[in-house]
Amino acid sequence: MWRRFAHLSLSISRTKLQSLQDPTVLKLINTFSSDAGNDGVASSRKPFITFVLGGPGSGKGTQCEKIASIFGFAHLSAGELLREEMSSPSENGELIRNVIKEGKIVPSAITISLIKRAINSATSDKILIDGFPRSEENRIAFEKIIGVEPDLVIFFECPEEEMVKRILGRNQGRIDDNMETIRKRLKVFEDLNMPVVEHYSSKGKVHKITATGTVDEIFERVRQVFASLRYLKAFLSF
Ligand SMILES: Nc1ncnc2c1ncn2[C@@H]1O[C@H](COP(=O)(O)OP(=O)(O)OP(=O)(O)O)[C@@H](O)[C@H]1O
Ligand SMILES: Nc1ccn([C@H]2C[C@H](O)[C@@H](COP(=O)(O)O)O2)c(=O)n1
Ligand SMILES: [Mg+2]
Repeated sequence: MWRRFAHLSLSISRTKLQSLQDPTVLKLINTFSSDAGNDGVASSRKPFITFVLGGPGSGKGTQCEKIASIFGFAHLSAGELLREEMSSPSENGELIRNVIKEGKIVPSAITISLIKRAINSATSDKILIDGFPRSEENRIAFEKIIGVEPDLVIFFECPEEEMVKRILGRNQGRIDDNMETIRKRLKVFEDLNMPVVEHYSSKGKVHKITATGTVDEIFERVRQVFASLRYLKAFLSF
């Protein structure tokens, strides 16, 4: 693999070379190119995991859909998985409904079991996990149960008044899209979500995206992060 990497280095521009020194990019190379050529066992591959974080209404779901369609990621939304579970005849349905209505965080064991199932049935090795982890408890439990850390964390930074405006205009019938629950979700975001962003920032994994402007303007910022990964993908054929 490293012989291929050296060859690649010779043929690319200075800017692209700089991106190769990014630990995330190096991890991507290791993740997707090391095993396949050795024993050809696809099951030994590990997925490339991206956590997508940001306040309520910051546009995580909207941007994830675009990332998934353009860069071939599987999009798993923790909130969506919980809403599906809540609406199915599940033993946890009532608990999930109450927690979401209160703007709080569902116990990690429930959310992680849904995420694990979704990862196992995903058709792509590149996974976006939208809206997770929402607390240090979520994060620590995920790393313990799933046994991996994310390769990349995208954080959408958006002013509160813009997030509130977007949620109130969403009109999807969500039980948490009302002012009383929004206030609680914003507090949970500051108190519980932000420590997770800070944790991964200290590990150099966070790409902060300014989440104001049109959907397309924001996606252009996002695209630049993923484009450097795709550039490598084309060369390394994973
Ligand atoms: N850049 C934007 N400008 C205006 N409206 C937007 C923008 N991005 C998303 N929206 C709209 O704002 C609402 C919230 O967006 P979205 O559902 O993607 O946010 P989210 O971060 O996933 O929120 P939540 O955490 O509540 O699930 C949606 O109605 C979406 O269509
Ligand atoms: N890790 C998570 C993700 C979501 N939830 C609950 C609480 C959220 O307010 C709600 C909606 O999530 P969203 O669609 O906004 O991502 O789902 C949780 O408890 N834990
Ligand atoms: Mg969402």
